[in-house]
Amino acid sequence: MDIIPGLADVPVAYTKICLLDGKNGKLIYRGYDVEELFEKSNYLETAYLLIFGDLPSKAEYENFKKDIKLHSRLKFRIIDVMKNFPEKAHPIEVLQSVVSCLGMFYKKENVLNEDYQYLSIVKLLAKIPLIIANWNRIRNGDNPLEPNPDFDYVENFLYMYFGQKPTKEKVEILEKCLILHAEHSMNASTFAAIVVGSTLADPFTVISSAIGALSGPLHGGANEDVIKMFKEIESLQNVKKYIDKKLESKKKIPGFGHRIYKTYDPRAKLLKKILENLEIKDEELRNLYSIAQEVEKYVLEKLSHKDVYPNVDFYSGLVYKYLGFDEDMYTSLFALARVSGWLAHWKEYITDNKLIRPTEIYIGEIDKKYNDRKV
Ligand SMILES: CC(=O)SCCNC(=O)CCNC(=O)[C@H](O)C(C)(C)COP(=O)(O)OP(=O)(O)OC[C@H]1O[C@@H](n2cnc3c(N)ncnc32)[C@H](O)[C@@H]1OP(=O)(O)O
Ligand SMILES: O=C([O-])CC(=O)C(=O)O
Repeated sequence: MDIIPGLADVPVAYTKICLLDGKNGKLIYRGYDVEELFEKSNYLETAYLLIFGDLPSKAEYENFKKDIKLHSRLKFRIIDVMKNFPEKAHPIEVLQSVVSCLGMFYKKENVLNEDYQYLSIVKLLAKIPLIIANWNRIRNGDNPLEPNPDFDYVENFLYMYFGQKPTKEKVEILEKCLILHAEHSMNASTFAAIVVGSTLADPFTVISSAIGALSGPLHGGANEDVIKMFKEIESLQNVKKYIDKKLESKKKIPGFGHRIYKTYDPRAKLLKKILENLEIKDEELRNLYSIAQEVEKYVLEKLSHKDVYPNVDFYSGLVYKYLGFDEDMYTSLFALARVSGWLAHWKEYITDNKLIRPTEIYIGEIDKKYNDRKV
C-alpha cells in the first residue's frame, strides 16, 4: 500500500453537482455549461441550481429570494462581536469567525432534517454578504447599513458595502464573477466542508471550516497574492526579470497552475473577457492590467509545456479592483460565491453519509522506553 500525495485523482464521492473537464477546460454546473450561466443567469439563481438540483421556476425563485430577504439581518450581538475585532484583522478571518459565531445563536437540530437544512442554507446565504459588507464599514469606522429590501441580492451587497446604490454595470459584473466562483467540484475547501459535514456537525461549523480552507495562498487566497505581484512588478519592463527570479528560486507564480485543468481555466477566460470589455479610466488599474497581460504571455512561454495556465485567481482581482474593492477583500468575495457550492456538496454528501476517516502509513519509531529518554 502506498499513499497518494494530495489525494490527487482519488475520487471521494459520487456527485450530480459539478463536472470538470480539465483536459478541455470545461466547467459544468448541474448539466449547464458555466459559460451559458455566465451569459444568462444571475448568482442567486445559480446558487439555487447548485443547491437544489435545477434552475428554479419563477415561483420557486421568488420564494427563495423572499426567504433570504427575511433573514438578511445580523443580530446586534454579532455586530458587537465584530466591533471588538482588531481593525487590521483580515476580512477572511473575520468572515470565518463570524460564520462560526452564527451557529451559537440558533437551536441545533438534526442536520438530516430537510427543513433545518433549508433554513440554514437561507440563513448562510442571507448573512454572509452582510458580514463582509458590515466588516468593511466597521473597520473603516462607519456604521453598518441596513439592507435595502427593494434591492436584489448582489445589488444589496454592493449597496451595503459601498454605501450607495451601485450602477447596473457593476451589479452585472459582480453577478458574473459570483457565478464563475460558485462551484468547482472536490477542491480543497469543498473537501474540508464534506469532511466536517461527514461528522454531522452543524452547517455553520461546516461553512466556517470551508472558509478557513479557502483562505490559503494555494487556494482562494491566491487572488490577493496575484494583485500584490502585479504591484511589486510595477512596470512592464520588470516582468521578465521578476518572473525569472521567482522561477529560478523555485517559487510558484500565483494565479497559475491547477490540479485539474491542464489547459486554460475557462473561468480565467471569462474574467479576462469582462476586463476586455471595460472602459478602464483609472491609471493604476490600466497599468496593472497591462502588467497582467505581459505576465500571462511570459509565464505561458515559460510554463505551458508543463500544462501550467492562468487559473480563476489570475484575473479576478483586477475585476474586483475595477468594482472598487480593497485587495484584502478578494478572498472574501470568493467565499461569498463559493458558499453555494459548499452548501450543495454538504447537502448532497450527508444525504448518503459516511464518516470521512482515511488512514495513514506509520513510518516512525516503535518500542521506545520512557526511561530511555534524553536527560
Ligand atoms: C481557486 C484555486 O484554488 S485555483 C489555484 C490557486 N493557487 C495558485 O494560484 C497558487 C499557485 N499555484 C500552485 O501552487 C499550484 O499550481 C497548485 C497548488 C494550484 C496546484 O498544485 P499541484 O496540482 O500540486 O501541481 P504541482 O505543484 O505539482 O505542479 C506541477 C508542475 O507545475 C509547476 N507549477 C504549477 N503551478 C505553478 C506555478 N503557479 N508557478 C510555477 N510553477 C508551477 C510545478 O512547479 C510542477 O513542476 P515540476 O513538475 O517541474 O516540479
Ligand atoms: O478546483 C480546485 O482545486 C481549485 C479551484 O479552482 C476552485 O476551487 O475554484
